[in-house]
Amino acid sequence: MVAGFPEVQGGGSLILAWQIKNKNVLVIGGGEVAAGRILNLLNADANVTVVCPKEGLNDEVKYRVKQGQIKHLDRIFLPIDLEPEKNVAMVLTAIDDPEASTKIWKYCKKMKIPANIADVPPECDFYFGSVHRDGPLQIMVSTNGNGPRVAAAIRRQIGEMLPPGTGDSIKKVGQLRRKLRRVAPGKGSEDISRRMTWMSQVCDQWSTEEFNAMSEKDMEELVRHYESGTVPSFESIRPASEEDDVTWHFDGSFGFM
Ligand SMILES: C[C@@]1(CC(=O)O)C2=NC(=C\c3[nH]c(c(CCC(=O)O)c3CC(=O)O)Cc3[nH]c(c(CC(=O)O)c3CCC(=O)O)/C=C3\N/C(=C\2)[C@@H](CCC(=O)O)[C@]3(C)CC(=O)O)/[C@H]1CCC(=O)O
Ligand SMILES: NC(=O)c1ccc[n+]([C@@H]2O[C@H](COP(=O)([O-])OP(=O)(O)OC[C@H]3O[C@@H](n4cnc5c(N)ncnc54)[C@H](O)[C@@H]3O)[C@@H](O)[C@H]2O)c1
Repeated sequence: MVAGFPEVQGGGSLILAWQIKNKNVLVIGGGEVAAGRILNLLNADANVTVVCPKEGLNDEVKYRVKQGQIKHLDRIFLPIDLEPEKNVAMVLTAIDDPEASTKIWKYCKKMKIPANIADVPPECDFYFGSVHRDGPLQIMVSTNGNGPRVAAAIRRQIGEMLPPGTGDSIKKVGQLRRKLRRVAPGKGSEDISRRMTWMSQVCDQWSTEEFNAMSEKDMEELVRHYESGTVPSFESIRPASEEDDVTWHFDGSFGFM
């Protein structure tokens, strides 16, 4: 810290979560690298078209074409693929032809389309990273071009450190936030600030395990405390939940007697 402010550390990338859902992405080449890119894109709900002669498609890409997960153009890349009416939001190339790669890159720049040219870092508007995925949680590791394989190893280490059920607990937090906005729908800056303060306290106080164990009823009970501005502990709202009612009154026998 200098003068109390964070120090600038240039030379990094701007890491964002790109909302590519329902947007058109052109993947050029259909080998192993393309297969990895395509999976990343499908995980983000993009509309994917792969352009590659069919004999160049690897088994995974062939499978995705057959399943209708992606469209396929059975030929090499042509400039018409990037005409404005195609509405291409992003281009990824993964081809074994450096000359063609550079031509494609130049064309993408002319058409102002962001592109990643596998193998050629200077011809990339963005790099891929190694991603840990658990439901709504995504953690991307980038070494900024220094060591992609090291990025993958670090991603695995991080994934192993996280408590089991982390992704599910985040889903619960999402549900809780939506419920809170239904109970307290105010759009004024004071409403927003109050909602954020309360939600931050809940996130700080409750553990992954507690969020995971939270039922629909528990959530309703929890948001009831919003008005008072207090954050109850998990134990204090649990007795009101349906699940506990069931366990308390269950005598261990099954049947209709
Ligand atoms: C993370 C990951 C994501 C993904 O691709 O989805 C990714 N590369 C992965 C694997 C990998 N790539 C390579 C190897 C062989 C071993 C090695 O060379 O290290 C392995 C390891 C393997 O295959 O096991 C070869 C390679 N990669 C690049 C070059 C060009 C160069 O460096 O000049 C060369 C050839 C160099 C040469 O000619 O020798 C360049 C890039 N690769 C990047 C990303 C970007 C920087 C990310 C970062 O720095 O963090 C960047 C800059 C651009 C980009 O591609 O976006 C994915 C792991 C995913 C996972 O498993 O989780
Ligand atoms: N993550 C990374 O950055 C990374 C990792 C490993 C390899 N690479 C590099 O990425 C490139 C692709 O690797 P791969 O293993 O998938 O190769 P690959 O040989 O399996 O696939 C290349 C594909 O490109 C197709 N192709 C060639 N020219 C084309 C054109 N003009 N239009 C459309 N399709 C065309 C071929 O038919 C083939 O399907 C290679 O240059 C490789 O060195 C990058």
